[in-house]
Amino acid sequence: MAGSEASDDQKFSLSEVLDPFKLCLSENKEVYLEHYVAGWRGLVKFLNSLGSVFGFISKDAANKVHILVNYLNGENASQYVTVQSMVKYELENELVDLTKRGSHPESGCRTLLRLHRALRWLELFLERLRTGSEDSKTSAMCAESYNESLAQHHPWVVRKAAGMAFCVLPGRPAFLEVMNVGPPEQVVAMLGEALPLISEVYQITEDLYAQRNLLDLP
Ligand SMILES: CCCCCCCCCCCCC/C=C/[C@@H](O)[C@H](COP(=O)(O)O)NC(=O)CCCCCCCCCCCCCCC
Repeated sequence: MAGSEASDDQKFSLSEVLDPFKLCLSENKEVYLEHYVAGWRGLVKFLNSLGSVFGFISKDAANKVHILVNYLNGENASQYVTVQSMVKYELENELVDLTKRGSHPESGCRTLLRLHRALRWLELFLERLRTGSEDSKTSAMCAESYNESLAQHHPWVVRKAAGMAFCVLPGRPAFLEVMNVGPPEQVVAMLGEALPLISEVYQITEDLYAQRNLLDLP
């Protein structure tokens, strides 16, 4: 029916996140910003489909995606093709606040760093989701992954709010279902295929930021 096809269009599917991350790496292992941002768009869409409790999280992520999209489409677009070229360009042109917030509060480098830290959370969480049993709690998986990664960069009040949002996450079977891939085994297979690529994108970005001393950008 036309009606149900239309609503299918709006439905999130896990491949909207995983496909862009699969396309992220160039032949010489640079990270394409366009695909990175597309992966994040998918994540924001997924988060929105989980309900308004997650609104404060998805708004922040959407905001950061928006900042990066503006660079991708802006007058210096050619400098923003890969994360590597962005870092080089912004550093060489002193477009990054390095020690305290100043005249460049929305640099590509600091904005991407926030998403990069959240990508580590995603990696940890999806790995738990992939290997968990049917009755394992997504809220616990989510909280553990958060505590091991992003939480270290968040003040108490954000950690508290995040912890409350985790409590309303659906159980693992329902969670896999909203990913709209098919039976659980298929979701698990898809995650198994995509996770190494997400890890690689994460690690390459992490190494780049570490080399350039950018891991603590304000
Ligand atoms: C599935 C459940 C989703 C739970 C999400 C877990 C992450 C919790 C993050 C809580 C962030 C709270 C919002 C505020 C953040 C900002 O303070 C903070 C710092 O920014 P600033 O330096 O500009 O001030 N921002 C950030 O750290 C960026 C956070 C971005 C979080 C994005 C989370 C996306 C989660 C996507 C869920 C997808 C699930 C898997 C589906 C395939």
